[in-house]
Amino acid sequence: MKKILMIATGGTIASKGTADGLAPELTSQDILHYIPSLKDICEVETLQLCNLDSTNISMEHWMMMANAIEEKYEKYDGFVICHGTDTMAYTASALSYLVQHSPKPIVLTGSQKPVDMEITDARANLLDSFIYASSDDACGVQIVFSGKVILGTRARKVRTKSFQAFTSINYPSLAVIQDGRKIQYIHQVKAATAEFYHKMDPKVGLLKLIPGIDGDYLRYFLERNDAIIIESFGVGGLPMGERYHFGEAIEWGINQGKTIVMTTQVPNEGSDMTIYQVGHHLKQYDSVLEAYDMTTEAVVTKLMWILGQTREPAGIRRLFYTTVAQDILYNESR
Ligand SMILES: NC(=O)C[C@H](N)C(=O)O
Repeated sequence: MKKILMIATGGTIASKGTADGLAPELTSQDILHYIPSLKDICEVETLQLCNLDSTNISMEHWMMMANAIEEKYEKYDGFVICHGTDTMAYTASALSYLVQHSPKPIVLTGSQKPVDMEITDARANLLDSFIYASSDDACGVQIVFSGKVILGTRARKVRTKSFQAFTSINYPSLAVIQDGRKIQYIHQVKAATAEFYHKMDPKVGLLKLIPGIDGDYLRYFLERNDAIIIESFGVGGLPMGERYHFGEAIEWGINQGKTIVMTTQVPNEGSDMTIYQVGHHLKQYDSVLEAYDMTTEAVVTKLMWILGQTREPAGIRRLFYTTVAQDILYNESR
């Protein structure tokens, strides 16, 4: 029987009703009481890392999760992390960069309703997660939620309330779990050993464009960060012309050694800055990168990881366009 470590961090799955609304109060052991049939699937030990609504999760918690996995890596066959859904896609992406090529599965799950409610998705999500984490061909970081197994770098929360909360962006689901049976669509190649990283840079910002916005916003963001991601419109571009003065802000940022990444606020199919004049002119700058088919969650956490490793523009560019955990498959070199 496989030995799995359940790492509890909070979220709705661990929440109880309080006078001020739902708050995580149940421990990992409390949660396990609700799934007695787990004993037929695998052997489970637990680690309570924190008990937070995932709105309160930040880089320090990603480091804690990665460090806990590294410390316990030899002792267990896989890991199931219980986490709030709100920032789960960020955590799944962050762990995909902090723990690369893991031959053992790292599964994130949670729920839209607390585990102690009569009608809840928590128990099914937990059982599915342990089934997946115990399967022989599972490896790397993924979210298991509402019967779908979604690669960590491709996950996005798309529903605030209903059970089908997550989707896979620009990449198929790895597997589905139906009535306790796993159907694997994509077989990942297992590496021999995991590679752990211990440094990230939190000074990464995200600017979402709205019609009429001007370059002062970009300048303000650039002054306060080492890297800025601009979520532009459609396949990508920046408002052009005197009154917007985005060009000045971009050149100021580049001269200050900042990294700028263009992406899109459209969820599917990604960016391609070469298509329109509003984007094409940005291709002249080596320090302006493009997210292509990556999720914004993956871009944010990949930049944090990259800037923890290097400050050298050519190195940043090379790492950004290097595919990690299938995060970017469409780019200019292909
Ligand atoms: N469904 C959930 O888990 C939402 C909760 N606010 C959290 O992210 O912790």
